[in-house]
Amino acid sequence: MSGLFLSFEGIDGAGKSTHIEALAQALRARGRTVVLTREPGGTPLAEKLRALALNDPMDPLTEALLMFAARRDHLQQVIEPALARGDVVLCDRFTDATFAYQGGGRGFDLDVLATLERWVQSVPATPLRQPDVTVWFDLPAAVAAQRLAGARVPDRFESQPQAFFERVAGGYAARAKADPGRFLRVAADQPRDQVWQDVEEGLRKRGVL
Ligand SMILES: Nc1ncnc2c1ncn2[C@@H]1O[C@H](COP(=O)(O)OP(=O)(O)OP(=O)(O)O)[C@@H](O)[C@H]1O
Ligand SMILES: Cc1cn([C@H]2C[C@H](O)[C@@H](COP(=O)(O)O)O2)c(=O)[nH]c1=O
Repeated sequence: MSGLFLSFEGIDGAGKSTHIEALAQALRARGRTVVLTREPGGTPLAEKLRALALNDPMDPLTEALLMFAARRDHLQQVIEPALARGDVVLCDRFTDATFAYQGGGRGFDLDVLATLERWVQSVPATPLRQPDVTVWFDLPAAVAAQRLAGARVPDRFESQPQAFFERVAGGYAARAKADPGRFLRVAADQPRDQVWQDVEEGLRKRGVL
């Protein structure tokens, strides 16, 4: 079986975590070996970089570089070996998050991000590793804010104002528009069961389930 790389995207509180585990179970029931992972993170080094990026004050270039440094280690140590074995990789966020948060949210230069993307995602198997499918949980920032209100101690991103998340959502919309074949948009402002049905149906149409 050939490897499959799925990423999950959306603003904080969009509902990714709620559905990733169910999808992992559905894939395992079909005989696939599943690697569940996340960004930033997924390796001991990348988890250290995650803790810095989510908690320590820094300028936008430092933040973008940390995201890509963590991604490079994650690709080398976890994602590429898993895909080479024929596993399914379910990754909670990948590079679209960098374009949405650092590009859309912080206003960082998209051309610089595109250059870093090419450098970091060039691996022996392919000149530009991208997910095969990106499930994008599209949720209005105001709804996400209500869902997360008081839920946990907010990190550097979660404590941003609603306007920041509106720009992040715009960043995701731009990425989806640029690569519509890869993106599976799911309207996340629906009851959980309906969101799950839409995820299942979309992935069935793409031959993943
Ligand atoms: N369809 C839904 N309707 C109402 N609440 C939901 C729905 N889906 C998830 N939630 C709730 O919203 C909150 C955020 O969901 P979840 O943790 O899955 O989001 P997330 O995208 O993984 O967020 P983050 O990126 O910040 O970790 C949780 O309390 C969850 O129970
Ligand atoms: C990969 C990536 C992530 N972020 C931000 C987005 C979230 O606020 C946090 C991760 O937290 P989560 O609860 O695991 O979703 O990091 C980012 O700004 N840029 C990125 O490339």
